[in-house]
Amino acid sequence: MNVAVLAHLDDRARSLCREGLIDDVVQWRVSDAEAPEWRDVYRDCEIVFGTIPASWIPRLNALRWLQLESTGFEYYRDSAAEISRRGILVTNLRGQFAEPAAETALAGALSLMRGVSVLSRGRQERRWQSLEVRPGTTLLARSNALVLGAGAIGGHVRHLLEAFGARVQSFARSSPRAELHDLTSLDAALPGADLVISCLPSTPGTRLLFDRERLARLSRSAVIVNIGRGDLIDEEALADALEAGEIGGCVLDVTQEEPLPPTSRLWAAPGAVLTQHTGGGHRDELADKAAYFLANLARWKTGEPLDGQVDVRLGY
Ligand SMILES: NC(=O)c1ccc[n+]([C@@H]2O[C@H](COP(=O)([O-])OP(=O)(O)OC[C@H]3O[C@@H](n4cnc5c(N)ncnc54)[C@H](O)[C@@H]3O)[C@@H](O)[C@H]2O)c1
Ligand SMILES: O=C(O)[C@H](O)CO
Repeated sequence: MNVAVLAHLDDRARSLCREGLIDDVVQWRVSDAEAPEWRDVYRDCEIVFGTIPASWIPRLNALRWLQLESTGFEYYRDSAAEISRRGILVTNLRGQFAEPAAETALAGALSLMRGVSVLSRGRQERRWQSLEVRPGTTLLARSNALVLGAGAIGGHVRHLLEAFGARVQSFARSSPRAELHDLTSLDAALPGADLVISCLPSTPGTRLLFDRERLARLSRSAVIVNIGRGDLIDEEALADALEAGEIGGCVLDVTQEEPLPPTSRLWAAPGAVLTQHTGGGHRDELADKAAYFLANLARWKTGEPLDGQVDVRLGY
């Protein structure tokens, strides 16, 4: 077997791979992965662990399985036809980010709903704001929450929200775990939502789902959180709504362009919390990624189905 490990790893993750791959022929290149000469080295690899540039796929003639080091398949959208035609199996790290991403979503929502984001800014001025800052949103325990996506992250977000006492409805295309399955029922639910948390992938079906019209359905105190992908929301319309006080606030872990350009109005918009795509991060992240790949590799060797299989046709 010829395996290339191109993922970004730390020492612990690298030594996990070294132990786990002892019987396999392994090519190790992490930091030099972008160097053109390596593309020739990897030509014979059947298995690649890493989010390689899509432009490499035509040159990786022997590739049979690509294990991504993230969940996003959108970078490969233009290669989907080739991936299908060549029968390349693509797996992502589905499930790996459920807990950290859900905790970030709730941390952001709570910091807005409990006034923490405003109060922590006051520290710089050493100003006691107890009487000025009274959160304008409801308690999480009394809120109506909408979770968009009922997969690994959406499922865990729902679990946490319910533990806080929120009344939750989920929106997902076909999941039996969701109550809302189409845009008509989503639109009907939006005006009554205190909190909307999106955990949707980037696909042609989710792009700009929150356009100006849909944002306008939210109540003046509603908080919208995006932990999925940044192309879900029309950012100009969102900045307009925040500046006009038409919604209560937003928590964006992801944005259309990353890093968010310094010129974006969202940096200064009232009620915006920007967690800057840190949602999936935690101390053991890279070791967990390596362990996910190694568990899948063990399944590959015994012919068992792999975890995190991407439906190339659906794009996630
Ligand atoms: N912020 C971060 O750090 C971070 C970390 C991991 C993943 N993500 C993003 O979150 C996304 C979701 O991750 P996951 O592991 O929960 O994925 P998943 O595949 O387990 O779940 C995706 C869910 O979205 C639903 N869905 C997809 N398209 C839809 C549509 N058009 N309409 C309605 N529902 C639709 C599916 O039915 C499913 O319930 C990833 O694709 C990735 O883009 C972000
Ligand atoms: O897609 C993912 O896995 C996360 O956004 C981290 O990059």
